[in-house]
Amino acid sequence: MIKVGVLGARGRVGVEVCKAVEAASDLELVAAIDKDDPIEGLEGAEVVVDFTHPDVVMGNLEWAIAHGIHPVVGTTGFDAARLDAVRDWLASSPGTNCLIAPNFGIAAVLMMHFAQQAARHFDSVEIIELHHPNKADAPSGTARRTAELVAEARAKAGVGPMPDATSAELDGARGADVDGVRVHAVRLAGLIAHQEVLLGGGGETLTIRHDTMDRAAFTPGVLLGVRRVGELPGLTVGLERLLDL
Ligand SMILES: NC(=O)C1=CN([C@@H]2O[C@H](COP(=O)(O)OP(=O)(O)OC[C@H]3O[C@@H](n4cnc5c(N)ncnc54)[C@H](OP(=O)(O)O)[C@@H]3O)[C@@H](O)[C@H]2O)C=CC1
Ligand SMILES: O=C(O)C1=N[C@H](C(=O)O)C[C@H](O)C1
Repeated sequence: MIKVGVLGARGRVGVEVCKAVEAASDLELVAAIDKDDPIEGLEGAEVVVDFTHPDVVMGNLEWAIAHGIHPVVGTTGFDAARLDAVRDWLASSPGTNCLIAPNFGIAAVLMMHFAQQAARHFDSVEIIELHHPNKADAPSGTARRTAELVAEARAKAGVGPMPDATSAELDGARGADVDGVRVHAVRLAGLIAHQEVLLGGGGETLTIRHDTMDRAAFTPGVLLGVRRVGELPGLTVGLERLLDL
């Protein structure tokens, strides 16, 4: 049995994670912690799952890693500086590992992977992410990561900059620039989490679309991370490593 703690246990995703852990015969839910509960309640956990908020996740990770608990992190808002800080904490706590994935949905990970594969074959790539209006960060962690993977694939293949003649622009009209890839964020009541990667060139376009219909979709990926994080040395970013992609 792996002893699991959940941070953000009463949140939209945390509730689903707690249910999934309780239903798994090889996992034991030893702590379900939310805002204002003492983090010390995690003592005794081997793995902690974090679905909280970009403003608090770094404090949670510093505490968990210092206490030798492997974090599996869904909370978004990670940039290179934050990842470096996590690497430093892990270096001071040998034997403790951490998995951070911007999206634990298997179909979402495949969407990112397909976008990365397709990116070098087209002149242009843009990303539109669409989420519920309670989301704190924009663009989404998934969109940022997709843009990074697309940019990396194009740079590796020696593909030049994308065509764009825009010379007069209302602020924000062309979206955010993530490593040269334009990312547009929509916040709309009624949505959960959705993304389109638009690729175009040579008289044709390809659209890769992913839709999350239910937050339970994140739990198989989270449980996979919980079961495997102990054997992944140091920091792992993205679930793709665990899916043999
Ligand atoms: N990687 C992935 O696959 C996915 C990632 N996410 C990300 O996960 C995060 C959470 O999303 P979501 O569940 O929708 O958000 P919610 O706001 O529904 O849930 C977050 C929960 O964490 C609580 N919380 C706040 N601070 C702390 C703290 N210090 N310790 C413990 N709990 C705390 C919140 O309490 P309160 O409401 O009182 O502040 C809330 O109950 C976001 O960053 C989101 O982008 C979401 C879906 C999938
Ligand atoms: O906040 C959300 O809801 C989600 N956040 C993650 C992100 O920022 O990519 C994953 C998914 O899109 C849902």
